[in-house]
Amino acid sequence: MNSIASRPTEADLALPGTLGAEARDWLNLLKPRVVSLVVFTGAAGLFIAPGRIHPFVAFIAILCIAVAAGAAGAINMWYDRDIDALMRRTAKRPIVNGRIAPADALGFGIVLSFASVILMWLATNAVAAAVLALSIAFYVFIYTMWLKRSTPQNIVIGGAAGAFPPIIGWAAVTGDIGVMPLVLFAIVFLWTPPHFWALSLYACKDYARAGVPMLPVTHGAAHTRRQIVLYTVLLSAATLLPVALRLTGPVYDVSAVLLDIGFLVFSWRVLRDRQDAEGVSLTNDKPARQTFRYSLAYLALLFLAVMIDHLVG
Ligand code: HEM
Ligand SMILES: CC(C)=CCC/C(C)=C/CC/C(C)=C/COP(=O)(O)OP(=O)(O)O
Repeated sequence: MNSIASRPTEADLALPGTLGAEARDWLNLLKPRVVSLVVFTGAAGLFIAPGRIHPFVAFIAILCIAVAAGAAGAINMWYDRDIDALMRRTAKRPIVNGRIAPADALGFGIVLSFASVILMWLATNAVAAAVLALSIAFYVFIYTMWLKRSTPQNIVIGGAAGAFPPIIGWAAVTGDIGVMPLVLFAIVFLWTPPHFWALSLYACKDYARAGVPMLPVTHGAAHTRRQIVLYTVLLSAATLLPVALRLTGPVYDVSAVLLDIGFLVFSWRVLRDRQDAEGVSLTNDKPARQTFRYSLAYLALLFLAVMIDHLVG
């Protein structure tokens, strides 16, 4: 059985007994699980930044990143409601199911977007607010409304949207942008292709049905497997930049090397998966599914290492 169909969707994942169905729909519009990792990378940028920030202001800054990412997700769901209806993974989303009217979702997303940027400006500074606004605009206009439906490079370029939060967190404290947050940007930027292309290998039929030009649809599974390995190598190189630049200590350095080895092993297994002449998996894409899950743990652990390294350094 295809696990895209059997996997619990956002709509299935009730916050048990704490929220009514309607509140849950509005919450799910914000893509809360994606937001949780986005926020973690933003919090890391804030945590390692030089200088002082009042804990309450830090909380507000992190909240603004969460609300902005959620708001961008809501606008993404509004815009993509036609293709979301065609894909099994997204078919239960609240706009597709008619539980939230499209215009309400759009209004919700726009209000939260402006509120998060204005609050970030008032609570911290113009640089953090400007980069926050840029990341919303990048995700909504560049990725969702333009690249996603027009080029298989959508993820490579559009991935920048999700890479800004470490810069935003850092800027919230310092009011400027340093070398370390730029390196963290590069890491998330290069992490996004293997993260997403692993998923796209086993969601390929969904994307083909919806007419979305994701890499396995346009260039085939074999090419996508090679690109996953290529970007994992580039990602590993980027994670070693702070080591070379002596920006980090042993906790980060050792963690990065171990996590990179893990990612390279998973990607290699995707490349070597048993497949037919076109590169389509004969194992129900087991290695690709494992690699997608590993990508989430990888980023969370790498950013945890960044924070612990800063704490003990
Ligand atoms: C353009 C960039 C990105 C694309 C296209 C993308 C795509 C996706 C897709 C389609 C899923 C859904 C998987 C599913 O429901 O089975 C997903 C899951 C996820 N993504 Fe990404 N992603 C991107 C960037 C990011 C970033 C920057 C982060 C965090 C830093 C992130 C964190 C997550 C998490 C935590 C999940 C798991 C959510 C769940 O369990 O439902 N993604 N991603
Ligand atoms: C601070 C800020 C605004 C950050 C933006 C972070 C962010 C939301 C990054 C993109 C993450 C993501 C879920 C992309 C998938 O879009 P998709 O439309 O391809 O996935 P879908 O098919 O699940 O909707």
